[in-house]
Amino acid sequence: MAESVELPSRLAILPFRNQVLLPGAIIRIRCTSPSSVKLVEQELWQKEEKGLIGVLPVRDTEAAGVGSMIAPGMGSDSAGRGLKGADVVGDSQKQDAKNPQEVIHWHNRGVAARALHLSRGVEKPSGRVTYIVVLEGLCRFSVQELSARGTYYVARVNRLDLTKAELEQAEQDPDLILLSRQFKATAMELIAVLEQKQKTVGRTKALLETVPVHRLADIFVASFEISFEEQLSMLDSVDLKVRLSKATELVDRHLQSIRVAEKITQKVEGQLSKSQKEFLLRQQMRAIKEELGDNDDDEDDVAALERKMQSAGMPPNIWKHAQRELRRLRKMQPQQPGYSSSRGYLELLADLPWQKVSEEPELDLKAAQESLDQDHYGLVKVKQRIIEYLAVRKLKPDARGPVLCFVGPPGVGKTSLASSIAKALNRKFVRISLGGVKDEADIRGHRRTYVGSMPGRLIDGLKRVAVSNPVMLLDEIDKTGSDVRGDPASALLEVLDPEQNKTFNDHYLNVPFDLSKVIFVATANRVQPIPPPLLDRMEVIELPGYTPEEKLKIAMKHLIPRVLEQHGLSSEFLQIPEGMVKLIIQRYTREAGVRNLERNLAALARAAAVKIAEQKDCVVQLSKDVHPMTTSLLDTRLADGSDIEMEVIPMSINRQDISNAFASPLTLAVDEAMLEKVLGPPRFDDKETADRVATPGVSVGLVWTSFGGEVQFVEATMMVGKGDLHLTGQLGDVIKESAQIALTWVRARAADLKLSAASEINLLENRDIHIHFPAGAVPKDGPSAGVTLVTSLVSLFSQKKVRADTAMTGEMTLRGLVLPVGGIKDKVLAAHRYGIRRVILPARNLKDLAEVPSAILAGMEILLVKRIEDVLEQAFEAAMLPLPLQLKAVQLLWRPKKKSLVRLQQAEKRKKPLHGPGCEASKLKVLFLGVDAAKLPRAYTLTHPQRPHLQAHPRQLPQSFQIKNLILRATVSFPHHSIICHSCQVSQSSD
Ligand SMILES: Nc1ncnc2c1ncn2[C@@H]1O[C@H](COP(=O)(O)OP(=O)(O)OP(=O)(O)O)[C@@H](O)[C@H]1O
Repeated sequence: MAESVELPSRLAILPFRNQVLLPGAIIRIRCTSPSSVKLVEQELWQKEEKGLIGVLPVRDTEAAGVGSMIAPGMGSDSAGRGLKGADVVGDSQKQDAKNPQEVIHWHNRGVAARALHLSRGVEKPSGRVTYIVVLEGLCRFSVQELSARGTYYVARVNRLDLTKAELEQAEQDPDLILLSRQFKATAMELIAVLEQKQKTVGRTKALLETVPVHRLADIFVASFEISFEEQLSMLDSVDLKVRLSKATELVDRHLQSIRVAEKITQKVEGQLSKSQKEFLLRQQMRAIKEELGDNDDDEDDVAALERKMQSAGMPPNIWKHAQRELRRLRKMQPQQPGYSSSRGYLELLADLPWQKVSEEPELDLKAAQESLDQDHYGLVKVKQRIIEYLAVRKLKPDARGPVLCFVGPPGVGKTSLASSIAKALNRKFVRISLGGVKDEADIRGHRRTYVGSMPGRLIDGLKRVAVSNPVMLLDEIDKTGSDVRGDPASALLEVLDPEQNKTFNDHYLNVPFDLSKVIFVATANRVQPIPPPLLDRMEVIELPGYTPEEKLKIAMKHLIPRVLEQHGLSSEFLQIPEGMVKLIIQRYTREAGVRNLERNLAALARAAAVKIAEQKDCVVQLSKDVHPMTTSLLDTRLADGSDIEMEVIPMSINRQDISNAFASPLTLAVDEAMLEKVLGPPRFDDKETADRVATPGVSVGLVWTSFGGEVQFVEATMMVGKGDLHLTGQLGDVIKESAQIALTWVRARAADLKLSAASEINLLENRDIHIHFPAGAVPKDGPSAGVTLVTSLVSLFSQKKVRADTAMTGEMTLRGLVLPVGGIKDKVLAAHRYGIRRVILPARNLKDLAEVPSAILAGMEILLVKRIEDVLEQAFEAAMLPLPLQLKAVQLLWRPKKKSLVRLQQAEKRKKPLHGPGCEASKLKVLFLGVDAAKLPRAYTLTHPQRPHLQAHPRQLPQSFQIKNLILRATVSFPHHSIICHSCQVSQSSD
């Protein structure tokens, strides 16, 4: 133990250049200089008992002047360049040779050391002897005197470190105890940190527990790399408290420097790996792009996305949200699972038109009207309403007008009207198809937590159109349904509500989007399926089907020019005469709209295009004066049999001449033969109804489908059986019940109807009845076939044929009352399309006739009935029931539309008969209930009992008939409005 070491008064001194040996430290030095070799030889190697030597720090001349050094002024001396744990090279001769006047600065304190190990070596080839010595520092001493002993020095020394007894006393000092604890704690910390890095600190830990703390201080400090000055000051710290506090400071400093170094290393390592990774990925990306030939954009695409987002004009709160999302994206690697979804989301945010709008020029209503007229024929009322709508927008651009909803059968121009509104407003048009949408998420989008989530159709539409104020068409709004996935209609409610759509919340977008600038227009085939709250937010504008005359005009003015243009033709190449268009309408289409008509016309245009393209010799037809130069050229080329690909046309010739030159031989006029060839044999003909009702048991009904009204035949037959009723044709429960009711009623009235001789006779005895609704693949339901079923059964049992020109609709009760049904307008139009001129309707549907275009009504006979007997009366050629003449209906249903009421009132004031465009061209429809057509008055005048001056124009009827003061139920139809009179008087006039 160092405390018990007896220090001699004189010690041979080994110089230690710029290094300090501290007590407790162990060093290995290599002695090569003659002086140190001599010292080792004499003091250590040759002595039996190895003594102590003093190791004294020596300062280099450059470093001199600091600290307490002794300068004995002994001229040249050896100086060892000590390397801890390596070799100490002392080569005084060399130094002396270089600088003989060099002064060696000895430190005045050193450490006595004991040799733990010695080894001798001989350098080759010089043969010089060297020693390697392992020394252990034992205790401090101070130099009293330094003197030479041969080539090396000896010093008279004084012990500085405390002896054992002194130590024991000093250790009682509470300050020292405190300092010791502090030192130990710091040392422990250091050990803990080192432990994480290297596992070999176990020994040092053991030292902490066994070695006295003052020695520990030296040992710890000796193991760090500290400056020579600090080493010296440690050597000079003879006082224990000073030594401990200095050591604590140094250990702590070392600890901190390790921690900082560790942090830096971690950071550097992290950065390195990240940048290496990025570098690698970029290299890969570049390679992929090069492979794809797409290496033009080297710029960071996230940065590009950010720029795009900046220019999107998002509101501040949404911009903040977008930035947050962008930051998240930046932290992700492209291969990470959420990367592409996050990127897609940001792309959407950047693409949405937050601010962008289509510039709306000052609205010119006249131009808008012209544009509407140009695109659509007829539809006067609808266009008028659109102009009103536009006028309101002109006066109050931010007006929250109603949402227009065009309702009508397919192909009547609902969609194209909506796009015309966009054109008139110079706004972009976007169509959102809602047909079959059952999932609310289709409207509102899926939340981003779902895999493959997407924005809703509205947001998607806005992204496509890239402006926030388009005209948005919600197409087929009646075809949305609801199921477990929610109710799309409820989302649409929010969209169409001006109060709510300012902050429309798409689940995917997750930030509000302002839809208030969008003009919404909706279309539907039927009103009924539209949920009432949704309907409440819209203004329904009905577009009835077109009459054949209207279809003809539409075809001539709009469809044919459009179809020709679409096929690269003109009227110079293909002419479709009116007569042929009429035939197409009659024989090939039977629809409310004009879509099939357009399709058929397109088929003709395609066939014509082929024909014209096939005409190879067309170019040769150029007249000589038009093209004298090239015809000869052509002739020669044709003679060679070569193909002509290009012709040179002189500049002086105008286009008209050219087209004339081409036109005449190529003009193709569509004729019946071409119709048949291209469109096939006629699909419909007017005799169809007659053919189908040629046998008893068949009646003609009118039904309502989503394609508008339809004619529905009902076929009944009987065969041997047990009285069963068979029903076929994909029928629903309601229609099956109607059939039961019809059969029951017919059986109950069999005797009255003269279907059987006596009332007790069972009509179904040994018979089965089979009723079939043709077009078996189409599902049918509803109560409106009641009257048709009865007629069919009566026809079957009576074996009388039903009139081919009469169609009917109406629900029937078991007692024979005829109840009103829906879809009257479409049904009447359907009958008209089929060429059926008589229609039997329930009397309570009289009001619905006002909706039927008067042009249609004019050519038809509408028979209103209250009871099934009335139906039977009208449905057969000969009367089924002996009915008394019922001409007592003294009601004139007076429900004029407002406009005509005003006119009528004015006329009344002036006490003048009503004249004018409305009245003069009025069509009078008088419904004679229970009157045999043969017995009708030939001519009559309609007058109001209290207003005799109001006269409708007389109508010529085929038969002559004398009748006095007949009061009839009548419907007066004016071209644009129907007036159904309450009570009127028919005063007969003789022929
Ligand atoms: N009155 C009209 N004048 C000119 N063209 C018309 C008219 N009505 C319809 N058309 C033309 O008929 C075609 C079909 O019209 P559109 O697609 O608008 O029908 P729709 O009522 O929207 O049908 P759907 O209910 O099936 O969507 C269009 O080419 C349209 O221009």
